[in-house]
Amino acid sequence: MSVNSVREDEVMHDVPKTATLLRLYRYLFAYKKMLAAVALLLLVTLFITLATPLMIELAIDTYVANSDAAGLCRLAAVGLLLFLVHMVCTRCWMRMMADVTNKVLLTIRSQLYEHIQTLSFHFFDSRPTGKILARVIGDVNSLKDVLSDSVTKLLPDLLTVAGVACIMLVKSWRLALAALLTLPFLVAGMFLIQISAHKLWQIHRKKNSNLNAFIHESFSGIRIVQSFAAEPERQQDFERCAMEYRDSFIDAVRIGDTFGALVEITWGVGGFLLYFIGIRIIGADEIGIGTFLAFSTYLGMFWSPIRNLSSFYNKIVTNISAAERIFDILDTPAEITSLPGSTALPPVKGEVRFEHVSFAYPDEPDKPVLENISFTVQPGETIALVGPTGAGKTTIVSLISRFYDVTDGRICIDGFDTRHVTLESLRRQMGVMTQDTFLFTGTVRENICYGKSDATEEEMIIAAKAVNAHDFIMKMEHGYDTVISERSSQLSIGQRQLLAFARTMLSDPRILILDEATSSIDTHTELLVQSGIAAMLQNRTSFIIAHRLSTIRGASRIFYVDGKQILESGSHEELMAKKGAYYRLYQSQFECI
Ligand SMILES: Nc1ncnc2c1ncn2[C@@H]1O[C@H](COP(=O)(O)OP(=O)(O)OP(=O)(O)O)[C@@H](O)[C@H]1O
Repeated sequence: MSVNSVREDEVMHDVPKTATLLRLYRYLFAYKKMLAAVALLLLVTLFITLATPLMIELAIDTYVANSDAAGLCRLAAVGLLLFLVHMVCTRCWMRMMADVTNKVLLTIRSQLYEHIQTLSFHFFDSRPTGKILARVIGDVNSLKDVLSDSVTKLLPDLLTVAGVACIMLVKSWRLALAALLTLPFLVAGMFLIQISAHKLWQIHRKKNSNLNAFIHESFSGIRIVQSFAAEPERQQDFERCAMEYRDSFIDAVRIGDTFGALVEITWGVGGFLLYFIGIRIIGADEIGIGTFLAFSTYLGMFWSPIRNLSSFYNKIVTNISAAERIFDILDTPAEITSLPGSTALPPVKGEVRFEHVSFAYPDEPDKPVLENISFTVQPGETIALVGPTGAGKTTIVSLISRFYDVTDGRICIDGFDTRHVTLESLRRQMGVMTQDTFLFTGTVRENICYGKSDATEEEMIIAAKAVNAHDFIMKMEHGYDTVISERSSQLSIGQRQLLAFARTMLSDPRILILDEATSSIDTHTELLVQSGIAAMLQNRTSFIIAHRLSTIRGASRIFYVDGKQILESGSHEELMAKKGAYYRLYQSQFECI
C-alpha cells in the first residue's frame, strides 16, 4: 500500500498560481457589500493622503510666500478636519476587513472539515493524521494576511501608486519619468525571484506538514514510545524533522528577503535620477521649491506603496502554497458517496448477500484481496470469521458497511444493492465496533448516546444494564456524568469495551459488525464482556471477527477465510468433523485455552 509517511514529502499537482489566487478571491467576493464599503472608506483616506503634499505646496508657495497668516490658519483647520476623517475611516475599514477575513477563514475551514468527513477510508489510510491537521489548521491560518492585505493594502497601494504617478506626470512629466525609470527593472526582478521563492515555500509547507505529522504520531503513540524506552530515538527523529523545517524556512525567507532589497535599490536609484535629472538637466530654477518639495514627498509616497506591494507579493508567494494544499484536499473526490438516484434503505430485517464479490484495495488494484466470494446470511444469524492474519476478514466486514466499494460483484442487504441506497440510511442500520474502542472526550452519557442523541435516560440505562456496564458506571465518581477523555486512562480495556457495547446497544443496529478484541482482561470483566456480547448479538445479524472460543462455538456459522476465499463454512461441529483448515486452526490455537 502506498502510504505517505511522516518522513516523506506530500506529492502535489501543479496548479497555475493565478487560478489558485482567483479561487481564493472568490471567497472574498461573497462579501461584496462589505468590500465595497471598505473600498469607499479606503478611497476617502487615499484622497486625504494624496491631498496632503498639495496642501504643503499651497501653504509654502502661496500663503507663506505672501505672508497670508489667515489663509494659513484656514488651511490648517481644513488639514485637522481631514486628519480626523482619515482616522475614523481607517478604524472602520480595519474592523470591517478583519470581520470579512475571519468569516472567509471560517468558511474555508468548515468546507475542509465537511469535505474531509466525506472522504473514504482510502484517503485516511494513505496519509498520517498530522498532515490532515496541518492543512485544516496551519494552512488555513496562513491565508489570513493574504486575504486581508488583498483589500486593505493591494487596493490603496495600487491606487496610491497610480494617483501619485498621475499627479507627478501632470506636474512635470520629465521629472516623473526620471523618478520612475527604474520601475521596469523592479517588475522583471520580482518576477524572476518569485519563481524560486514559490518552490521554496512549497517545500517549507511540506516540511511543516511532516513535522506536524511526526508530533501527532509521537504523542498518539506515547505509551509505546515510553514502554520501549524509545524517547532518545524519537528525539533524534524529531530534531531531524525540526531541522528540515527550519532549513526550509531559512531558504525560503532568504530568497523572499531579496524582494525588499530589490525595492530599496530601485527606490534609491530612482531618487538619485530625480535629483540628477531635475537639477542637472532640467535646471533647479525651472522648478519652484514648493514643487520640488512636493515631488520629493510624492517620490516617497510612490515608492513606499511599491515596497508594500512587493512585500504583499512576497506574502502571496509565501502563502499561495497553503491555498494550493487546501484546494488539493477540497478537490479530492469522495470515492464512496451516495450515487445519484439512490434511495433510502428502508428498515431492514438483516439479510446480507455477497454475490461474486471480488475486491482489491485502491492503492493496489492488481492485488485482489478477495476473489469471487458468494454467501447469504439470514436475518439474526451470527457469523464468526476466522482465518490466518491478513486473510481478508476485516476487508469482508468493511465492504458490508461500504467503507470501500467492491471491485466486482455486489453486496445486497435485504435485496438492496448497497451502492444504490444512500450511505447514511445504510450506515444508520449498522453497528461497527473495532478492536480499538474509541471513546470521545466528554461524559459517559454523551459517549453512550453518541449514535442516538435523543435517547431518554431510561433507554440509556436499559442499554447499559443489558451489556453489564451500568454497575461500574454507577461506581464512577459522577456516574453517567463522569467526564472521560479520548484515551480514558481511568477506564480499563474491558470497561471501555462495555461502554462501546452500551453505545451500540442503544443505537440498536440491525446488522452488527464486531472485531473482537484479543486483549487479556481480568476474568471477572471477561465474563461481563462475554455476556455483553451475547446481549448485543440477540435479534440482529452479526459478523464477528472472532477470537473468543465462546463466540466461535456459539456462532450460527463460521467462515474460515484464506486464499482470497471463504474456504470453509458451517457450524463449529460441522467444521471440526470435516477436519480441514478450521480444524487445524482450532487445534493449534484454541486447544491450549
Ligand atoms: N487499507 C489497505 N490498503 C491496502 N491493503 C490493505 C489495506 N488493509 C488491508 N490490506 C491488505 O489486505 C489483506 C487483508 O487484510 P485484512 O485486514 O482484511 O486481513 P485480516 O484477515 O482481517 O487480518 P487480521 O486477522 O490480522 O486482522 C492483507 O494482505 C493486508 O495487507
